[in-house]
Amino acid sequence: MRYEPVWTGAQIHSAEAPLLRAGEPLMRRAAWGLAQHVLSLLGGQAYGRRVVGLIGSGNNGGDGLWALALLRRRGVDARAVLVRQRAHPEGLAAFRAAGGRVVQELEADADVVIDAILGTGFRGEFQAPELPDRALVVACDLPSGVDADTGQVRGTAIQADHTVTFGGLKTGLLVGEGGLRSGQLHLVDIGLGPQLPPPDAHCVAAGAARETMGEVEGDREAAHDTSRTPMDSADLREVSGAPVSQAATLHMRPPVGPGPLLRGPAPGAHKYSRGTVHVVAGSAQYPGAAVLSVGATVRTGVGMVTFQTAQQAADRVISSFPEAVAAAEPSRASAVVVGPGLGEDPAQLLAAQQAIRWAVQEETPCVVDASALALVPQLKLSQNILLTPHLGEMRRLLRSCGHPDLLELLSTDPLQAVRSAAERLQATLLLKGPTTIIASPGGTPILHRGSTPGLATAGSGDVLAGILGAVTATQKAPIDQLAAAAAARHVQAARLLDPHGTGAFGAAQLLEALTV
Ligand SMILES: NC(=O)C1=CN([C@@H]2O[C@H](COP(=O)(O)OP(=O)(O)OC[C@H]3O[C@@H](n4cnc5c(N)ncnc54)[C@H](O)[C@@H]3O)[C@@H](O)[C@H]2O)[C@@H](O)CC1
Ligand SMILES: Nc1ncnc2c1ncn2[C@@H]1O[C@H](COP(=O)(O)OP(=O)(O)O)[C@@H](O)[C@H]1O
Ligand SMILES: [K+]
Repeated sequence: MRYEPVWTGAQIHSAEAPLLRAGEPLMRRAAWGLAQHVLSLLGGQAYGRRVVGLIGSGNNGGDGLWALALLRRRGVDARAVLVRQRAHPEGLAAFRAAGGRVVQELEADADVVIDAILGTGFRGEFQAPELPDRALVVACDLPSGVDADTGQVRGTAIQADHTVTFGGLKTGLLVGEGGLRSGQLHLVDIGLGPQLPPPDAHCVAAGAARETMGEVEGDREAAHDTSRTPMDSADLREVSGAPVSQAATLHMRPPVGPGPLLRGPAPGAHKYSRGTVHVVAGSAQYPGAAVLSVGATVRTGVGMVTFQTAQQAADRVISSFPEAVAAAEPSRASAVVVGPGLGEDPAQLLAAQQAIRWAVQEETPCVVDASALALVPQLKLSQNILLTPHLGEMRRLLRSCGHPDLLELLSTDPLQAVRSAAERLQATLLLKGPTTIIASPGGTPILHRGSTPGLATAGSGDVLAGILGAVTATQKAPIDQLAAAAAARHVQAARLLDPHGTGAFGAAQLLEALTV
């Protein structure tokens, strides 16, 4: 599993400043990267294809204009709609000199629309224009109307199919509404390297624990493989008049250290050395939750699973997973999972409470999910306690734990809200949703954008809880990284099951996909 660093727009902006003062041609590097990606989205058939840029008044518009100038040189029918009175003067001159046409309106027959209205300089509110249905929408740096620091959309924002972003991934491309607006992400390294501060967050870059699916496409290979490169530095020199060498155009950053890889059992393993997970799940009302969370733990792979459930659910667990063992307490557990499907069953809630206390005392990883989250205000927590709310549960948790001041932040800046909540609760948090946000007290948060909305189905959180239990019981790494690896495993199962994203599956099928 690979992590990509993520910065706020403000951090990227500050990193650019000294390089710009030193005369580094950052904008032209950005434009070159954008033009490259547009060309590859056109499938190499550039000649005569229509690419229209929506151009704003700032440097984002400047990037768009330089990119259009480069595309024009490649035979693209490049047009620009200047949506403000002002446009970046040098960019506009380069675009005109390359033979680009300024038009008044966005035509319906564009093949690609480049959204270069607003980037990291977006302030206040924005109303996004309507875009033609058939065009592929490529956002320059970030979709206009998305706040680069937080992902917040004030007003409306452009819905991009792809975003080509410069210098580093921005938080706003991954969290909140920005995470839903940005489409497929492409990162162009413009050489900010040493200027960049410690990141705001890390993002799980490869989609899965087994490295099968890419989430963020970097430009590293393209830079080393010039045969794949449809443009070269001569293009850039031609439109900019400045000698910018290929090497200078794409600076490579060393990859961020790897996250944990999920290791299989050691050759000399025995069932106790592999790890035991104790699951407190299910009730008469929700027997299926016990089956799903126990099943996910078994299928992810552990030495033994013990479980506590309501009498009415126990037979179902055993008939589906005969290897699981009923037990009245965690005793030898190397991880504990509490909460799925407990409902309001008082005996189960009491068992959950005792199991959490045991885990705090024994410093054992403990996943606290669903109805068990209501127990949190009465408990002393620790970093090895992993709280896994969805958004509604997160709101309730903040209220019940006396942090209603974080509720508004949760909607405007979810990453900051989760980070603060982890700090205040002194526990690790995993907020579920389209982008999973994981934060430990004092740590750098980890983001995982699953792009698998089919997971929004009853019981899929129970499956995640079981995976989390098995991963924390069997692997050695900080708990936030293990939580990210488990979330990636969950998403990977969904992708294997549903490669076309139809959403036509239920939580029980995820269990089958876990062993593939
Ligand atoms: N600093 C640089 O030289 C570099 C910047 N880059 C690009 O520049 C962008 C940032 O450029 P800027 O700082 O000029 O900012 P933007 O181009 O994102 O936007 C600023 C302009 O939009 C206007 N504006 C802001 N909010 C608005 C709103 N709500 N409604 C209407 N107009 C609004 C501002 O008045 C200003 O004219 C980045 O996103 C990136 O695309 C890249 O070229 C790399 C180098
Ligand atoms: N739109 C979405 N895109 C991707 N993943 C999602 C989306 N909505 C929910 N998920 C994931 O689906 C799971 C749902 O968990 P949860 O809400 O606890 O369901 P349940 O309680 O029914 O089991 C979580 O892992 C969450 O991250
Ligand atoms: K933009």
